[in-house]
Amino acid sequence: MSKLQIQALACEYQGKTILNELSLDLAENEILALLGPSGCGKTTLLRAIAGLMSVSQGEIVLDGEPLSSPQRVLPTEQRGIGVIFQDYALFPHLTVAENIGFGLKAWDKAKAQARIAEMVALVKLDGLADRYIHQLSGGQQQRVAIARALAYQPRLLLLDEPFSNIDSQVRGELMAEIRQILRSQGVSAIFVTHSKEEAFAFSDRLALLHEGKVVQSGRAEELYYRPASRFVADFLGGGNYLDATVAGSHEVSTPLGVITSASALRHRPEHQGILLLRPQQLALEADNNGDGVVMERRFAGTYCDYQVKVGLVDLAVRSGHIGLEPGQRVAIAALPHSLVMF
Ligand SMILES: Nc1ncnc2c1ncn2[C@@H]1O[C@H](COP(=O)(O)OP(=O)(O)OP(=O)(O)O)[C@@H](O)[C@H]1O
Repeated sequence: MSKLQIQALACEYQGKTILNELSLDLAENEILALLGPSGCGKTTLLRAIAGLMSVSQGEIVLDGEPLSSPQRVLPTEQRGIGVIFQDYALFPHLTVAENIGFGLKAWDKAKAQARIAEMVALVKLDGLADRYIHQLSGGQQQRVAIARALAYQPRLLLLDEPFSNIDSQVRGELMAEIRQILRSQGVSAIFVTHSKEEAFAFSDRLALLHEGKVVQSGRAEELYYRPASRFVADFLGGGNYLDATVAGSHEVSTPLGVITSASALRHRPEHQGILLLRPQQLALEADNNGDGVVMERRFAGTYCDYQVKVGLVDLAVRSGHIGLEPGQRVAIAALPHSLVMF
């Protein structure tokens, strides 16, 4: 059974449909990224799950228990869901320990103190329990927010853009550490981001939203290498799009010549469409008789990003051959892979 099931959900603001027939599942102990452009409805979905927003159609079910439907909305405080907002919403007049213990007021005092100490150690804030929030760095405040949300053992954790206020230098490290904390506590979580890098680094699975619907969900690799639409392909990273005609079960005719797919194509022969080639799916070789010319080169450490012109077509190519200079003629070929065509 899924941990969380969302079925054909619709939500509105003042009569305007924001979420529309949205369906999504979350497995036990899974971390899911809700990814999508600004305004697509990510925060609205999080608010609906938390019970901060009514639903006009569909259903939200957690651990088999209906939380929201047009007929019934279980109050937020009865859902057992922890929410971490973008600004962490910590209490400035309380210390770290008091913030973490905020949701434990009904607990036995000694038990609550022990739990607070456990959480302080878990998020590595030892020695800072008596500090006030403004005496902490952004990353430390984030840790307090995580500790406060986890202290009362929520059934589900929701995080809204949790890393957007964190300095990019420490963001990667903090993401890895918080992911490890959620894993160690067996927490199921949904986090909102508009950054694919964050989604790739922090989640087990992604759901990409567009105009209030999930357009594709799955592992990062699936969305990246088998995008269901051009919108998904573009959102997850740049690529080259070539006019193409299906020439056989595995062959596509393109301005670069015939390219062979590692698996059978979904389209029938003669179908005309657009072929996606990611920059790293193309290979370059210096060749004075080659069809391509290097126009630009950007060094990036272990690889170079090149702009290559082949006839009238401009291609972005990421190559481990870092020594090619502008003006160099090159041979260009698609590396063997399963082709994606729209
Ligand atoms: N309180 C509100 N009243 C009316 N419309 C709202 C309200 N909050 C959000 N909206 C609208 O709902 C849509 C979805 O907003 P939402 O905040 O869910 O998007 P988002 O995907 O989280 O965007 P972002 O990445 O910019 O935070 C937007 O068109 C927004 O203008």
